[in-house]
Amino acid sequence: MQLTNEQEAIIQAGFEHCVITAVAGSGKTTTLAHRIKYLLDEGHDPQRLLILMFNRSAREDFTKKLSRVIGSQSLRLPEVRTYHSMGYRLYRRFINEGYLTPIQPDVLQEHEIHYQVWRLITQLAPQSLQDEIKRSKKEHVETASNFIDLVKSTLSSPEMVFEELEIAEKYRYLLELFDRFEQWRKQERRITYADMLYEPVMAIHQNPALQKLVSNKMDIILVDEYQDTNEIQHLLLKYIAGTRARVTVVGDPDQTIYEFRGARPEFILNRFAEEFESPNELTLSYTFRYGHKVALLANHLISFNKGRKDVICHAHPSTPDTTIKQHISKDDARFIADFAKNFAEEGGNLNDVAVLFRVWSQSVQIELQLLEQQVPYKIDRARGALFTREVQTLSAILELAAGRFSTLPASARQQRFEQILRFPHIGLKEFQLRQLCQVLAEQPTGWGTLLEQMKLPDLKKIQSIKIERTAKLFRRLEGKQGTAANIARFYVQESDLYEGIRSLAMTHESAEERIGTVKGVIRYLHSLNLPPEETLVHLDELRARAGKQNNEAGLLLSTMHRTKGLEWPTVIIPGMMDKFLPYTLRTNNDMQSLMESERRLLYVAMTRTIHQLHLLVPPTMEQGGSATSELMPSRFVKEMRFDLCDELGEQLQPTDHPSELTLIHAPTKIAHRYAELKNTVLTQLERQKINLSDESPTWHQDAISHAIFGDGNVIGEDDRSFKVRFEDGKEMDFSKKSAHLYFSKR
Ligand SMILES: Nc1ncnc2c1ncn2[C@@H]1O[C@H](COP(=O)(O)OP(=O)(O)OP(=O)(O)O)[C@@H](O)[C@H]1O
Repeated sequence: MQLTNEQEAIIQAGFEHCVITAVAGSGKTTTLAHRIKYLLDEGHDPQRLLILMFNRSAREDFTKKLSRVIGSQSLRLPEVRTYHSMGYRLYRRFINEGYLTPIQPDVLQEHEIHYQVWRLITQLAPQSLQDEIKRSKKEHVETASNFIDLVKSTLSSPEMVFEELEIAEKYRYLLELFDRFEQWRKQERRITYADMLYEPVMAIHQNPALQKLVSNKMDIILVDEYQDTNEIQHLLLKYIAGTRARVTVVGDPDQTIYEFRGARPEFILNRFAEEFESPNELTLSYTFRYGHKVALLANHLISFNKGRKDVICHAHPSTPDTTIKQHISKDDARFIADFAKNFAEEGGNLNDVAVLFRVWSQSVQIELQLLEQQVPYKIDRARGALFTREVQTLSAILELAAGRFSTLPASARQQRFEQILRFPHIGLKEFQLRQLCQVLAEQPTGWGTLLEQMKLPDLKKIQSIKIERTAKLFRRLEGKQGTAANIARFYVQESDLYEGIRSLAMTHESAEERIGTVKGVIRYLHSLNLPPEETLVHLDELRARAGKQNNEAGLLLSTMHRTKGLEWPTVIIPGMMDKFLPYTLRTNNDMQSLMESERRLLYVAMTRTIHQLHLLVPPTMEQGGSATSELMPSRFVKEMRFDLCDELGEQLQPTDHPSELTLIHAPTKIAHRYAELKNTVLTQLERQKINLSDESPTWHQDAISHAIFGDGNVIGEDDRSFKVRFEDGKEMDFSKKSAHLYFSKR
């Protein structure tokens, strides 16, 4: 392998602090391994060299790579560690030296933590939430455990983390839960994975003697994946390095996507340089993974982010000619199923294909369609669409309408009633709800009337209203005619299902995931266009197929968040609409940072591609698409300048002497800079005015001008309106409908 000049520069860099921005697929571990070999050859003591990798599997891979690069030379290898393994070692040492109290040797396993957290939730959560909590135990336990970890990894107060995670106010008991969990843990002398770092770093922080003990023992520290560093890791790095070690950090700020674990791009962008004096700044800008077209798309997109290092990522001559395709798609699920079938028929291996979406609810329709068309796929088991509460309850509604309830044994009928009365929740206590369902289940028909006539003692007004509404609904649902989709829609509307989901959800995001799942199922039912009985038979068949799938082969369905460090020959990104990208439903008022974090996610997803990238974009209004703003093409589609990237990527040829290229599409600044790196000057065939945002709605612009109020910036939006902050600091809301009459782009 011929190392590039950039790689050589890093390998042979001087003995100083160094921050390396390495784009996706730029061979950073190869470079780091060569750097270490160089340092050892130079005579550095391997015992004073520390390498920190992100997690255990990265550490194992790197150790192997390092041995390969060092080859048969009889050099002693330095230690490769993860932050956590290093923290744990310090922990044990501090115990031995009497600075920390002894702990049990076994770290708390996930199931032990979950059990304890669950116990505390049931003790601390208000009665009114208990039933909902029991229904979605997994979500509540995971959010609470994540909350505990985040307090430790960000070194923030529980109150701040609670705000940051945007957990609904009614779940404020989590603050007490944190304290109680810590009390229990200390009493039992146990630690969690997060404590392996948290406890020793806190001890160092509070004890100058310990600072002396751990600092200044290393000459050189190399840290990988630094873009995903959080506060506690950064603090440990500072203490270990002290004033002696020269520290090199490597990462790509454009790929910071673990913000939910406390990672922030600011660490690699600013904090490192602020706290480790005058680091040498180097880059690895060549990618060895994908060709010009993906590189150009990715550069265009990410250049709209302000909080980043201005690096152009460009394809190495050895990369494949990656193709990019933008498909106008009204039905992504069908597109993906058809694509997969063709792909397999033409001899492609479906294991080479990944479908990367923004949120899980997007997978529902896709998965159902793949099952229908018998395309094998892999998905996180816990996310399988057919086994969700949403699909199971909608199936129960269809059973009720199809007349199946009468033929069911009473116990099964009771179970169905319980499902329905919890979705949305009828607001009764658990034992009352069960009793009610038992009485209903004893009767083979006429449940609406029965429910209406039932006299339940001590009901609150709101409970009576809900029961009355449900009784009416049951009466209308029994034997209801129409397609399954219409019946499901009717149920959603009449039961006020979405409001019911929102009122109990732990976070805004989890409510929207649920609602998205319901909508995805209804859309699928709509595409079937069958009456309830036939629909149920069909769903049973799909369920049987899903049960038989081994989930080990086939195309992968995954969220973008889970793709860190991975790559696939073919990547498909569905749902390129404003509803999902950016996924802005949070009440977050820092629109700018939200947009940047969403761009980074899409950037990461795109740059997983080796050979083919497919973007599924809904039609614009002119192409017969929806006029609803969230169903319009994602604003990021415009930013990527697809046609230009495709044309330029196609025509760029490797050249040793300066050459010129004339394009149909107007070159952007990014295109000029990219071409320049390839020794090429761009000109245009016809002068076309570059106007990035001609057709984008006003609220997609950052800087706008109002006919009366003057210049301002868009700082937020919801379905119908958007918020503008004017230069005098005033903030005002405007209707999206009439925006075009008053606003222009600046
Ligand atoms: N100079 C080079 N010439 C050709 N191929 C290279 C060169 N440097 C690295 N590569 C190749 O690029 C690919 C990615 O390299 P490597 O495994 O070191 O990257 P990584 O650090 O794991 O990935 P990333 O840069 O995405 O984080 C590997 O297949 C590697 O062989």
